[in-house]
Amino acid sequence: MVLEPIFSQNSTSRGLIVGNYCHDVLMRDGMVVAETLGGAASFISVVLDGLSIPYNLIAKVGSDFAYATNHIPIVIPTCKTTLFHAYFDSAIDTGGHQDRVLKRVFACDPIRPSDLPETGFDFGMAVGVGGEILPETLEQMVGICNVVFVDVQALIRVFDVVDGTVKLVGLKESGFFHLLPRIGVLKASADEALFFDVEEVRKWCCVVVTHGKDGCKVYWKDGEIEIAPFAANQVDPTGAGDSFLGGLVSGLVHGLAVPDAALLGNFFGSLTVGQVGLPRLDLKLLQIVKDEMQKRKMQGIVCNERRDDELNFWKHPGHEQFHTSLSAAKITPACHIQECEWNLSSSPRVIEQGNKTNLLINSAHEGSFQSVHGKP
Ligand SMILES: Nc1ncnc2c1ncn2[C@@H]1O[C@H](COP(=O)(O)OP(=O)(O)OP(=O)(O)O)[C@@H](O)[C@H]1O
Ligand SMILES: O[C@H]1[C@H](O)[C@@H](O)[C@H](O)[C@@H](O)[C@H]1O
Repeated sequence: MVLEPIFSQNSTSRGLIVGNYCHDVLMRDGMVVAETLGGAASFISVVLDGLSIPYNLIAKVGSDFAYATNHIPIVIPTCKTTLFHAYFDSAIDTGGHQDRVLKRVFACDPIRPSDLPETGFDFGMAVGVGGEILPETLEQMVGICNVVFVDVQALIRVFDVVDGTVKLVGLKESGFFHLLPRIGVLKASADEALFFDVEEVRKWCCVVVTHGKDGCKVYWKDGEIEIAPFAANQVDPTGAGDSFLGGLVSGLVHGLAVPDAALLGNFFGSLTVGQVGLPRLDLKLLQIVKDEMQKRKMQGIVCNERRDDELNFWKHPGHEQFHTSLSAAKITPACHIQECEWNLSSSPRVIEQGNKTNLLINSAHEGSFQSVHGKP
C-alpha cells in the first residue's frame, strides 16, 4: 500500500488535481431546475481553497465554458465543455439520497500525460467525470505525485453511444486495475463499490466507501472503520462525493488521522447536499473548521509525527468531540450556511452566472420567477 506518504504531508504540501470542469443541468420531472458549474475538480477546489491548501489544477473545457474559476482551465477551441444532464425523478427517493439518471451530452478532450506538469507533487487527485482520465494519465500521475487519491467514477464510467447515459463497468475491466497497488486511496460511492471487490482491492490501497446520509466506511488491509455522518437538509446530492474527497484529502494534508480526515469529508459532503451546485462556504465557518483541525493536532494526534500507518487508521481519543465541534460549527449563528429553503422536487430554477448562483423561485401566485441571491 502506498500510504506512508499521506502521513508525511503538511499544510504547505502542493497537490495536483486532474479532471475536467463541466456544465451540469439538473432536471426534475422533465423540467430544468438548475444550471451549474460541475465536475469533481470544481467541488474539490472549493474545499481546498477554503482550507488554504495549494494545488495545480488540470482541466479542459470548450470555448463555450460559462464560468469564472480560480484555476483557469485549458480551453480546447474545437470542443464543447463536458455537459451532463442529471434527471431526478420525484417518484424515486431512496432514503435521503435522491437517485438520478446521468447523461453525458458532450465530452471535452481527454487529459493526456503530456498535459500534466513534469514537476513532482506531494499528492495528486484523479477526479474525472466524463472519461477524461486515461490509464496512461493515471500512470503518469502516480509517477509524479507522492500519493494519489482516486475517485473510482473517473475509472469505471462508460457512456451509452446513443444518448450518453452513464453506466459503470467492473474495475477489473476498466483498464486501470493494474495501477491499484500504486495509488493511495480509492474512493467510491456505495453504488460504485458494487463494481469491484472491496476485499480484494483493500489489500493494495485504502478504500473509502461513502454511504450518503449514513456517512462513510474506511477499509484498509487489516481493518475497517465506520465514520459518523452530519445532519443535513438535502436539496441536491450533486457533488457530495467530490466535496467529501476534498475534505478527506484536506484533513490528511493538515496532518489528521484517517478517521478524523474522513469525518472532515463527511462534514463537507453534508454541507454540499444542503445547497444547489458548488457549496458556498462561509469564511467564519471555515475559520472554525481550521481552528478545530489545529486543536486536534495540539492534542497530539499529529499523524506526520508518528509515521505509523496502522495507528493512523484507528480513532484517537477526542474523535467524537471533533464531530461534536464540527456539528456545532454548522449551527453557529455567525456562520451563514446558505442552505436553500427548497429542494429539487419543488422545481425552482437556479441559474449560475459567472461564479454566482441565482435562485429563480417559481411564484405560483404571480405566475413569474422571483430572483434571489442566496439568503440575506
Ligand atoms: N443526505 C445527506 N446528509 C448528510 N450527509 C450526506 C448526505 N448525502 C451525502 N452526505 C455526505 O456526503 C458523502 C458523499 O455522499 P454520497 O455517498 O452520496 O456520494 P456520491 O454518491 O459520490 O455523491 P455524488 O455522486 O452526488 O457526488 C457521504 O459520505 C456523507 O458524508
Ligand atoms: O458535477 C457533477 C459532479 O462532479 C458529480 O460528482 C459527477 O458524478 C457528475 O458527473 C458531475 O456532473
